[in-house]
Amino acid sequence: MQPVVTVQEMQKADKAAIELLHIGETRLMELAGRECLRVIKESLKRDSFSGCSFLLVCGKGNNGGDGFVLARHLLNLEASVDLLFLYPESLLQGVNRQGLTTLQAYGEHDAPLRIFESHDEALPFVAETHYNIIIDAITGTGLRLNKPGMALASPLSEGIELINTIRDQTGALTLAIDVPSGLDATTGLSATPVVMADITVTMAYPKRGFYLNEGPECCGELQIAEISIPRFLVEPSSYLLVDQEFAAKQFILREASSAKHTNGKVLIIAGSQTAQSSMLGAAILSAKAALKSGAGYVCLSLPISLAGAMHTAIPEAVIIGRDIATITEKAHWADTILIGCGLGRDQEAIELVRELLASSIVTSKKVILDADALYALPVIGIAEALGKCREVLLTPHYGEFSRLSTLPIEEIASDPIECARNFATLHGVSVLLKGNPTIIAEAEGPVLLNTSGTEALATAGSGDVLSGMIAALSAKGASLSDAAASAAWFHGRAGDLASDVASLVSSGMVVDTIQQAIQEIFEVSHLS
Ligand SMILES: NC(=O)C1=CN([C@@H]2O[C@H](COP(=O)(O)OP(=O)(O)OC[C@H]3O[C@@H](n4cnc5c(N)ncnc54)[C@H](O)[C@@H]3O)[C@@H](O)[C@H]2O)[C@@H](O)CC1
Ligand SMILES: [K+]
Repeated sequence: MQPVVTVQEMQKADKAAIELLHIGETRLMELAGRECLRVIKESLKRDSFSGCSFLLVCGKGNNGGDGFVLARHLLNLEASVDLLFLYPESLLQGVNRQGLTTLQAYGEHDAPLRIFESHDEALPFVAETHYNIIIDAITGTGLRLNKPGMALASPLSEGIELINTIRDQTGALTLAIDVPSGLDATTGLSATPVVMADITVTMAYPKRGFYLNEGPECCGELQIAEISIPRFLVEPSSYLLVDQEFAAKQFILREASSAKHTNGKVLIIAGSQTAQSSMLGAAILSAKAALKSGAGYVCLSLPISLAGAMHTAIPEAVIIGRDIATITEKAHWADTILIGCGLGRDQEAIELVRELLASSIVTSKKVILDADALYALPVIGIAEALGKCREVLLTPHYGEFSRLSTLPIEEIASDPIECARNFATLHGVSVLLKGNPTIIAEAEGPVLLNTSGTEALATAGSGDVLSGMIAALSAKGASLSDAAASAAWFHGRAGDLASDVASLVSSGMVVDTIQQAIQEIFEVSHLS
């Protein structure tokens, strides 16, 4: 899994690469520029840029220094380059000073290069030039914002606005070096204005802020530049990105000599019926998802009057009723117990959750609490309800998490990573906080971020499918949090496979593509 870093962690790694590994700042910057060139070549599908024009807007820090290096490489490949340096030259130091001096020397050799020393000087020339790509090298990890939407002063604001205006007016591809200028790379909060990039070529490791707040919208497509900063310099990682390889490792294959009871036994306590309504669908979706994810045996506790309908929907599932003695007997047998999908919120449902979590037979197993079981927790008292659990995972969306944590939804949305981590640490539980990204946090250790999937998953029953998948993978042997991260990845992928049009996807369609999403791991050679 790829590490995701804060600005502080990245700066520490940069410093260590320079001071401890003696890699040298000039070399790092050279690699940064070369990697941007690689991405540009791939984007334009050409190795030479004769006839192409580029506009680079550079700041006074090392991000601008990366821009100077890139400008040189573009010139070497016969591009025409306009470079706007937003500050007085006297502010440049060290490698950045050298970078500009080299470019100025190119200018003396009739290279197709125009260097502008202010926004006003550049404007008339820029207005009459067609650019293939605009390059944003104004600010990178050095930008600090004191508050969301903080107004940037001139010349930063002028440079950023110029880039956005040309992009809007001409549709020119905008490539941000390392971080879109105006974005805080740790928090994902943006300044006013902020660059809206089509591609962000980020150095060494993706930054935490790319996944939070305005980060995803500003970055566009993310490309990682390999600049020779070894992984051990950012370890232990605070955050890791879930990928297909990790997801695949949590999918444990059946042994040739295995039997149904050795291949993951899932007990699902879900679904409800009152005089006014029925919540059978949630139970059907979670049970189907568990079976499609390879569980050997699925047993469902339901109001027994719903058994007939359930048998028709899922012949493979065993159905038991709602009395606590029958449930605890089955709990003995289960590897993982999932409680909550469509369970209802009346007093009876809350009492059932209380009784289940008071049973040492239940709490000695892997327990997943979803939907209405999460609703019951604050009523019971979170510490009392969870205190006996050996291994428990909570799978809230922001609304459910707000109720559990008593944090406002806006606060959760602005930093779901820290909110989930703090809650997991405080209560000694694992949390899968649904969103984009989905966050998986344990009491200790790195927080996992899952970015697979799209708005295809924003549909009723999606959470029921995910919890059924987690139940299956954990019952087959993965830890609850690893199963959660893996299931989240496969769930996202199943959503992608369900339709080319995300807006048309329903949860039943996602259930039907789970097997395809998992099957893909056997088609990728490095995973097998
Ligand atoms: N340190 C290294 O060894 C490497 C750094 N690299 C590049 O260097 C960048 C980081 O360079 P720097 O640390 O010089 O910073 P930046 O180049 O990101 O520059 C930030 C500039 O904005 C100013 N600034 C910060 N907050 C501001 C605010 N609120 N309002 C107005 N101005 C503000 C700072 O004074 C600084 O001049 C990375 O993003 C990356 O592009 C790469 O070349 C790879 C190696
Ligand atoms: K930038």
